[in-house]
Amino acid sequence: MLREDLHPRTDAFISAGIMASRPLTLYEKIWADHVIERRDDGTCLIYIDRHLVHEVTSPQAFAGLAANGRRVRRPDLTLAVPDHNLPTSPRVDANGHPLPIADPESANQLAALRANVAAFGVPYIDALAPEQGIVHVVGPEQGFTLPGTTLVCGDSHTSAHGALGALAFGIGTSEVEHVLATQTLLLKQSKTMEIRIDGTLGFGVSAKDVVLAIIGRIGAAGGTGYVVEYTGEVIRALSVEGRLTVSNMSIEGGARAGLIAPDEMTFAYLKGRPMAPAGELWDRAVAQWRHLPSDPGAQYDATVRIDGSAIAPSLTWGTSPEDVVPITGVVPDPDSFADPAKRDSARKSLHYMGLTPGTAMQGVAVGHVFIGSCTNSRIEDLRAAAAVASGRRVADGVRAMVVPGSGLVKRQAEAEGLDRVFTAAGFEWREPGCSMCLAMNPDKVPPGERCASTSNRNFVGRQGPGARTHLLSPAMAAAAAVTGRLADVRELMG
Ligand SMILES: CC(C)[C@H](C(=O)O)[C@@H](O)C(=O)O
Ligand code: SF4
Repeated sequence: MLREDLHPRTDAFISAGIMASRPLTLYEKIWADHVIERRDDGTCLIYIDRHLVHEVTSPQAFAGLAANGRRVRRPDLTLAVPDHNLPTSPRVDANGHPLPIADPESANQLAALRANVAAFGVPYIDALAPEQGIVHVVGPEQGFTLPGTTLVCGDSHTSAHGALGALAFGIGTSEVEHVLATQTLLLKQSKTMEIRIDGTLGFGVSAKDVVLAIIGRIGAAGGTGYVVEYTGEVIRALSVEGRLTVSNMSIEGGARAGLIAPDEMTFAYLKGRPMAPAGELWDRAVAQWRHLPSDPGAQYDATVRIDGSAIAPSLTWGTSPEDVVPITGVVPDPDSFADPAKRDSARKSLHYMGLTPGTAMQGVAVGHVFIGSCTNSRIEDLRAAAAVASGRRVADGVRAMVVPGSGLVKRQAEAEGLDRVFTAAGFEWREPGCSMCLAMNPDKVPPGERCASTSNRNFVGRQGPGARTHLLSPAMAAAAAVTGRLADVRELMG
């Protein structure tokens, strides 16, 4: 299913790279390859290679097309899948008949997506298809996401796909309509930031801890105006799945997109995926992708360096993803922040979170554990959580759920026996979807209750009105489930 228009233009950036008067970054190469027209004010018309669509941000966009009598310009470059509103309870009854969706608003959104893809001829992965899953898990898994492409979705965590070397970012509903109609977007070029993480990760430290450490360091607005490129030994050593976790949360650090240069690991991950190029086209694609990494000496507008060896298993204490402490840390004193606005927001956060300054993070009791979301619901995440859950029991009074990111992840996990590890330990094993990452489906954290969550946002009300969220890694979430408290996974496993 290689898109024929992709490769001729990919040749263009190779010549741009060779003929450029200066070394180029990965971002500059992809950008240069996709500019159709540049206006005097610097605004560019950019070609979009890939468009992912889900039920939340697409209904108005399709309605706009219908109202103007327009069609989808390139259905073959578009892929739709429901994820946010889908319940994660069983989807068919004992006879295999689809079960109705109780919430009328969710049922409407899902029905609208089905009707729209049918009316506009857009490729669609149905709720009952084995490949259904969270849009940001499905894209890479299907090989829809490819290095050197521009990829958009009406969803902020589209940044995830940057892990494969795609320039991927979230867009609003009006832009969704624009891309559906024209396969282009109007954009200004971003500044570039290199986030370099060297060293080696310690025992019990995962990609999630890396990205939490990054956001803790640069702040939730630190990447505003930038496209980030993650580099360094730690990033190179991460699996593609770990890289997806890091790029996923770029937007939580304010960045438009978060790229990682494709390498042999990327190519091995993509080879043989259903929508990736095959045969001779595969060889040509890889030959071109090898030109994508930033040239030696390429200049970034900003550089941040982090010592990966110093990163501990980490988690959030507040209501912004920048509120990060190591698990060995304590709840900070709002007065310790120099910025008056941060002091104020920290006070409000602690009130909402029901925490007092100076309390050790380790030992804070949790009632809920959520292992899932587009940040941490791939097979390696489930393996890491299962390694902790194995032979242990979910603590009394804790509700713990595992929600695979896609049907394929679910099946793979079941083939490896992970589902049995989880259910034997007392975890719920659910159907794929966004689930408890955000309260748009029946999976919610009740008001005032505390949840250890592998998702990416700890905003007020994110997991349900009044819900208190601590973001952490899958291994740390499993450690919280079996101890009933925020716990240092290194002590449990060491
Ligand atoms: C519903 C959707 C538009 C939203 C997003 O843009 O990210 C959601 O996926 C989220 O994670 O908050
Ligand atoms: S899993 Fe969460 S962050 Fe990811 S797309 Fe769904 S709601 Fe957004």
